Amino acid sequence: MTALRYDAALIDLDGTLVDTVGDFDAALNRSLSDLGLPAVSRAFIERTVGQGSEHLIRQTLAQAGGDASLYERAWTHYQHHYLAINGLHSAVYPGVVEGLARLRHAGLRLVCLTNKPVTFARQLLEAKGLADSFEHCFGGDSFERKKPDPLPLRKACEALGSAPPRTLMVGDSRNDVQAARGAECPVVLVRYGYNHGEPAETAGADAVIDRLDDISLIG
Ligand SMILES: O=C(O)COP(=O)(O)O
Ligand SMILES: [Mg+2]
Repeated sequence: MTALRYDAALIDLDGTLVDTVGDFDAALNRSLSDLGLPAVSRAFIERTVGQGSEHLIRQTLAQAGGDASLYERAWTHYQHHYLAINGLHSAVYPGVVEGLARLRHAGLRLVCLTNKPVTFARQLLEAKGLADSFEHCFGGDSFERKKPDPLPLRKACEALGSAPPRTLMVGDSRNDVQAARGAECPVVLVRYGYNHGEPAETAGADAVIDRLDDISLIG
C-alpha cells in the first residue's frame, strides 16, 4: 500500500496533525471554573476527546459533578475560552509537515476532516501554518452527523469528486476507523494520538504508523 494508490486523503486533526490536549485542558478547565466546578485531569480529557465538542462538554460536566442542565452555559463559556486560546497550548506532531508535503508531492488532494467545530478547526490550521495544505476543512458541525458515522467521509469524497476506495482516511482513533469502514475508504492510524485510552493497534485499521511521513512506507 503506497500513497500512489490513492487520489486523495482525508486527514483528522486532533491527535493526528496537532497535539491539542493542552488547548482542551485550558478551555475546559476555565469553563468549569466559571461555573464554580472543579477541574478535570488531562488524562480524562485525552481519553474523552474525539467525538466532538458536545460529547466532550457533557462528559466533562458529569466528571466534574455538574448537572446536565448546565450544558448550554458550559458550551457558551467553552466556545469563548477555546477561541481565545486556540493553538496556544498545542503543537504540530513531528513528521506532519513533511508527511503533508510528501502526500501532496505524490499528487494527492487533501481534506482536513475533524469532529472539532469547523471554526475552531480552521483557526487552528491557520495558527499552525497548515491551512494551505488542504483544499477543504470540514468539522463536526459541517454535516448532519459526525464521525464515527460515515456521512462526513462520503461528503468529503463528493466535494473532491474522489472515489472512496481511492481516498485514504488518516486518523488516530476508532471513530476514524469506523467511519472509514462505513464509507468504504481505506484507513491508517497514527500510533501517538488519542484512541480513548486504547492502543491504536486495537482499532482495526489497515495499518498503524509512527509518523505521518511514514505513510509512503506502508506495505
Ligand atoms: O472531538 C474532537 O473535537 C476531536 O476531533 P478529531 O479527532 O476528529 O479531530
Ligand atoms: Mg482525532
